[in-house]
Amino acid sequence: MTARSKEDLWHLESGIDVSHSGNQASIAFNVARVSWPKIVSTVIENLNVALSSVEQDTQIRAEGDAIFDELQQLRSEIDRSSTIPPLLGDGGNDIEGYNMELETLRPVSWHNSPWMYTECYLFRRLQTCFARRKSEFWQEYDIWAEQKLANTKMSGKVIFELVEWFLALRSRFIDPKNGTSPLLADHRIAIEDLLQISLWGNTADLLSLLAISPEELQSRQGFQARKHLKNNLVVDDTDQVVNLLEQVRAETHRDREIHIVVDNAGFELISDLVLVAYLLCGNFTDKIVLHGKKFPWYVSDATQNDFDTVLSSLSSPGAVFTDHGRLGESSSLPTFYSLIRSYLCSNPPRLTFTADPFWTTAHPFARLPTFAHNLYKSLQDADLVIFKGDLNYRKLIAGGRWPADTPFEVAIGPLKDMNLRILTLRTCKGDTCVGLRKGQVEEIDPAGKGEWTRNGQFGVISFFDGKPKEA
Ligand SMILES: O=P(O)(O)OC[C@@]1(O)O[C@H](CO)[C@@H](O)[C@@H]1O
Repeated sequence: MTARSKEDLWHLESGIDVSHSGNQASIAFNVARVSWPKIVSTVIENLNVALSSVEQDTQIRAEGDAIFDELQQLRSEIDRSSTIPPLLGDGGNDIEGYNMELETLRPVSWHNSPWMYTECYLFRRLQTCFARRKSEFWQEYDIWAEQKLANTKMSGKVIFELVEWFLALRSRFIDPKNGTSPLLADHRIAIEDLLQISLWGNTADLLSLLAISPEELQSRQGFQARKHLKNNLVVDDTDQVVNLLEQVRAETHRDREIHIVVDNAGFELISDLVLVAYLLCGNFTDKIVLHGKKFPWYVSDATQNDFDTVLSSLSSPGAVFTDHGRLGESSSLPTFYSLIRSYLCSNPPRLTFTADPFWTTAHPFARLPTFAHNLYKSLQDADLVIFKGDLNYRKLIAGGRWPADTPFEVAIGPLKDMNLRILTLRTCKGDTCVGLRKGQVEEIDPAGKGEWTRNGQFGVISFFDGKPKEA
């Protein structure tokens, strides 16, 4: 990694401004002053709840108290906007990369630093507070597990609605024995719906909505909401994606693989699993690899434990969706679970869940070859890599504040030449959105308020094919 000068602080390798917490015009300005303190306070509250059931005078208790002190210290650092200190080692190989980059950015403070780096640092720092303890109890502790489970429970009705819809779709379009479908046009319609379901499933991440009522959550996730949101797609490359999938579907003579870099647990993960199930049972690919996070990240990002929790909520809905009456007795969710399980347990597995440490670094994705060579190779071997959510999108475009009419392939910089096929399904919750027509921003936002890139109401389905075309 090349060292950057102080003057380059707001710039990237590409020379474009990045979202920055010292810049009042950036969403990061408020995120740093409002959201980050709130996140740490929530962690402190959750820790207090956990500590209330831990016995006094035990090692776990003493370590819990030490975590508490470190979190208070972190909270006060953010409030006072102190200089950001290097991360303490917790055995993770990624710590060096974080500290190396901090060195090149120095001196930076919480309220005056690049958004992407500092927010990732914050979540990595929280993890060090737990992972540095001797006891497995804290090393493995997920401070947001309860919130993630509560979110899944609240989403029971829409999860049920979605799975029922999928099962009906499957019986209509796909012969489960040979994956055939009558018409290409049928797949087009189905894939369009599935991409949008997976896309808008991202609207309600827990970080944006630290407290939300069940009614509000369901209104954001339900079918009516999605129909309305369909008009809010500002970039829509669905046709190119469908064409690619149809092409890959025909290439049964070779091993085909699709990778999905998933985002949030709960409803969003189930909306991704519906897409997964369709692609596998429709024989669009032989295998799907889901990439989750190695440790709790951005409040609601999916870890292996969250994946397992989602599977158990499908297999035993009665135990999870207790507030939804008859829903718990429905056989749809267990039917869907059996289908997913059959892909996980087939030999070789057609579906896997993995968590590479690269996804919890602060690196823009163009640094994949330098920092995660094997992962990079595996993504190159895939027919398509789908990136879910806002942070993944920001990492694709390196956190740059690109003008909206910048072509996606320009904003992804060096990723353009890395032999990757990239699809991003993102609801806009940042400063920037690229790939729009000239004049389109004025149509979306006539008053020029700029909220449309931030409020999660607009989304993109952006595709870039970086694989060489066959002659
Ligand atoms: O990657 P996701 O889950 O879509 O969204 C995460 C995120 O973009 O949402 C927050 C609210 O704006 C940001 O602080 C944060 O980076």
